[in-house]
Amino acid sequence: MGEPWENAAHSMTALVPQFHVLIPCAGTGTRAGGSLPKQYQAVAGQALVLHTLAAFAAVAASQPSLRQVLVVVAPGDTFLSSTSAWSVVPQGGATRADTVAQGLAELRARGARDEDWVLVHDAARCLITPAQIDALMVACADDPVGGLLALPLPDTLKQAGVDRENARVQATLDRADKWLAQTPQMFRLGQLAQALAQALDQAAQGAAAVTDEASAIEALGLAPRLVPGSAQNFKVTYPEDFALAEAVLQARKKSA
Ligand SMILES: Nc1ccn([C@@H]2O[C@H](COP(=O)(O)OP(=O)(O)OP(=O)(O)O)[C@@H](O)[C@H]2O)c(=O)n1
Ligand SMILES: C[C@](O)(CO)[C@H](O)COP(=O)(O)O
Repeated sequence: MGEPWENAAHSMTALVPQFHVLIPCAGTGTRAGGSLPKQYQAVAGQALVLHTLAAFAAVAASQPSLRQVLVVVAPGDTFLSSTSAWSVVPQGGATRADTVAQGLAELRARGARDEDWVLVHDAARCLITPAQIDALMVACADDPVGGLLALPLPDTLKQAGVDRENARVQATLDRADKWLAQTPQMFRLGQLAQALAQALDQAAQGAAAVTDEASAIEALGLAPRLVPGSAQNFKVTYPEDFALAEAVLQARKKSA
C-alpha cells in the first residue's frame, strides 16, 4: 500500500488515456535511391527522420499523456541512437506491417496497455507538424475505433490497367468519396496488434500484404475515422521528393 497521493496518481493514469508513438524506420528506400535508406539522407541540414522525430518530441514535451516515442529500425542498423526523447530498437521486419507488429510487442514489453492509443507514423513523412498530430489525437481520442490523417483527393481520378509502361485510361472515377491515406494512424494497442497478427497470418497464406494499419483494422469489420491532413504531409518516396521536402522545411525554418 503506497501513500494516498501515489494511489491517486495511479488511478489518474488508469483513467486518462495514454498515447504511444511508433515510428517504422526499417525500410530500405528502394524507390528513393541513394547510398543510404531515405530516412537517413540529409534534408534541410539533418537526417530526414530527425525532422519526423522533432515533431513528435515537441508534442510529447507539451502533453504528458504521450508517454514514449519508439523507433523501430532494421536489425544491425546503428544510424540512430536512443535519446531522452525517443528509444530505438533494432526489431524491424521484412515488411512495414512486420515492423509495426514488432514495435507493438516492444511497447507491450515496456508496459503499454492494450487500451492505450498507439500513433504509427512513417519515418519517411518528415513534414508532419505538431499541430497535425494534435488534430488527430483530439479527433480520435473519444472515437470507438481510432483513425488516420488522410487527404481528400485533389485531382481527377483515372483508372487504368496495372501495366504502367503502356497505361491507358479505362475510366474516370468519382473522387468525391476517395481519400489518400497518410500517417499518423491511431488505434488501440490491443486491437491493432490483433488486426496486424491476422493480416500477417493471411499474408503468409498468400493474401495481399496490408500497407497501413487502417487496412488491418478494416479487415476486422471496423471503420476508422478519416481526419483531414495536409498535402505537405507527403511521404518521401521518389528521388524528386527530397527537393520538395527540403524546400518546405527551409521555408518553415525561415518563417519560425
Ligand atoms: N520493412 C519495412 C518497410 C518499410 N518500413 C517503413 O515504413 C515507412 C513507409 O514505407 P515506404 O515508403 O514504403 O518505405 P520503404 O519500404 O523504405 O520504401 P521502398 O518501398 O521504396 O523500398 C518508411 O518510414 C519505412 O522506413 C519499415 O519500417 N519496415
Ligand atoms: C502507410 C502509408 O504511408 C499510407 O499512405 C503507406 O501505405 C506506406 O507506404 P507503402 O509504399 O505502401 O509501404
